[in-house]
Amino acid sequence: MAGSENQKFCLQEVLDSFQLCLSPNKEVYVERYLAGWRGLVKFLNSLGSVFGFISKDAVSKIQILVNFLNSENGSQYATVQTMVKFELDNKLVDVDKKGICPESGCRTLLRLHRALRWLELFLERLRTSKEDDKTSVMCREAYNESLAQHHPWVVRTAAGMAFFALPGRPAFFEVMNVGPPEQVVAILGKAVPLISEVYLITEELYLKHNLLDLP
Ligand SMILES: CCCCCCCCCCCCC/C=C/[C@@H](O)[C@H](COP(=O)(O)O)NC(=O)CCCCCCCCCCCCCCC
Repeated sequence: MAGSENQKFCLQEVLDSFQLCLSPNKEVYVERYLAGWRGLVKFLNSLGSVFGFISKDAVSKIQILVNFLNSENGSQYATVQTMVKFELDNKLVDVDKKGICPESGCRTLLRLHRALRWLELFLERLRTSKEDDKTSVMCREAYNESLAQHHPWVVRTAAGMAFFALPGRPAFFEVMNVGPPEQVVAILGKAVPLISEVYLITEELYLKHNLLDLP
């Protein structure tokens, strides 16, 4: 996996990772979840340095979770479900306000989880878009409906400016690297429900444990 951020992006690979990240009893494997995110970071990197501040943040969050996976408690981080149980049981989560555990697995994964909702909304717009629809508009709408609510003004402004640099729909489809537009749309038709399922399972788990507002 080392250095994979520099290889060519392929949407199918991301789809495969998110597909493999659900266990038969619908637990979410952290390693596969992160593999999906690595693939997305690869995509973002191929769009240019304007998006560097976004991919940098995603990479640092992926790295925090990789470090947990590689730690002596690594097996407790195998799935999102075991991670939540382990961190809560051992009081490793800042439940009220930032303090002792500012970089817990739970709060770190929550940031990626919120971004996954943005991705779901964005990809659904992309899937149903017409040839001359603007990716920047689709991206902004998806962002405003999801992640923006969790970001301060300065981050929202920087993100809003970056969206203007997004390539148009044809070039965007090209970078996805899965063939002609009909094929992209077909793959998106498989990817969106999958991403949505992973999102919902995590959302319900976090809701059940009152973790959705972790600082
Ligand atoms: C393709 C266009 C990409 C646009 C990406 C839209 C999301 C915009 C996110 C802007 C984040 C700005 C960076 C900073 C974020 C942090 O402040 C903030 C809070 O963290 P903290 O509580 O530790 O402080 N971090 C976050 O919310 C996590 C953001 C993670 C964003 C990952 C985005 C990856 C995008 C991948 C694009 C893939 C496109 C897919 C096409 C097939």
